[in-house]
Amino acid sequence: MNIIRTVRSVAFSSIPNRTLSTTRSLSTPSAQYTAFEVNDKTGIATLTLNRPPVNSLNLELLTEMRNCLKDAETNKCKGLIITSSSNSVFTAGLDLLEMYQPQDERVKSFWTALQSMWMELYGSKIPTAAAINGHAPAGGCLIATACEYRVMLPNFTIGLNETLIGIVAPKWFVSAFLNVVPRRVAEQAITQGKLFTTAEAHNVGLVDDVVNTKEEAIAKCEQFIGSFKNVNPYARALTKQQFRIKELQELEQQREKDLQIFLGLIMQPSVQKAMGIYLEGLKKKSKKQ
Ligand SMILES: CCCCC/C=C\C/C=C\C=C\CC(=O)SCCNC(=O)CCNC(=O)[C@H](O)C(C)(C)COP(=O)(O)OP(=O)(O)OC[C@H]1O[C@@H](n2cnc3c(N)ncnc32)[C@H](O)[C@@H]1OP(=O)(O)O
Repeated sequence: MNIIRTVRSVAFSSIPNRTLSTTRSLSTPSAQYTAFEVNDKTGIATLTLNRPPVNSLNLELLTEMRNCLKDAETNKCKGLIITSSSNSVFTAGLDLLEMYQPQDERVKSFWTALQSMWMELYGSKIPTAAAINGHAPAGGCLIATACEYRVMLPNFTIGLNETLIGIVAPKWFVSAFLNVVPRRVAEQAITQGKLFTTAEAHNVGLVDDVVNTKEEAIAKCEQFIGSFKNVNPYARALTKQQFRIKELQELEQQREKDLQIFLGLIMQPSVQKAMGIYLEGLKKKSKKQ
């Protein structure tokens, strides 16, 4: 891949207890919806989702996320932090427009890219952390739970709300959720399509910490990644794999079947109708604001 390296100085003087540092921006020429930077001092990469207004995950954004993750691993970064450029939305989840009245080839590529992105993030060798600085419904929650650590800002929401849209959270969405939330809480929440407030999410273990600002969230993620500094990275990666291999193998072996189930479900007229009504509701709400 053709990686452009630029060196960009970032003054951290406004942030207490931090020495001046630099970040390298590694970005592919086509990067449109993401910013990817590596802190030269800590070796930690930050992937910022930047697809206004709500970072909904379309095929291009998913592809860019995959490229960033690959860059972080190839460049032997100490870890990866995922965050958002928005002040109110981490990501609104999958781009509903990819699934509403979709084109056959595009929707297949879209779902396949989502599967790949999830497997690469969930199974990543390097430590991963989510600085959730906004709402994280559905696919947003999927990205957060694929990471090893989550910190969230107050008064936002997170969860798997698919049933409220008339769709079903696939098994692999649920499996990562079950890593952090007790089974009974998960079953009730996901069948109800519940979105947890930050405080509720913290209470059930869906997020590990709550802080007030994005800077604090990034610092918490850095702290988490830094906690592995005395751990052999190879031993760490293999140990992580032992915890995650079952879900990864399950999806890898069922990829085609998972795609067909997805297509079968979203192409049902009743599901298309429900999605259309949901989208309309979002648009009406957006116009009122
Ligand atoms: C056993 C069988 C298993 C089979 C499995 C098969 C299928 C599973 C299929 C799919 C799984 C999908 C998972 C998903 O991720 S679906 C997406 C779910 N996301 C949501 O429900 C979030 C919807 N959005 C919101 O609630 C709000 O937008 C949000 C709280 C995030 C932000 O609010 P805010 O007030 O800031 O912004 P809005 O005014 O609401 O929105 C602005 C603008 O953006 C549009 N939009 C919002 N979300 C989406 C989206 N997810 N996709 C596309 N577009 C979105 C919204 O319509 C507004 O547009 P416009 O009016 O400005 O044009």
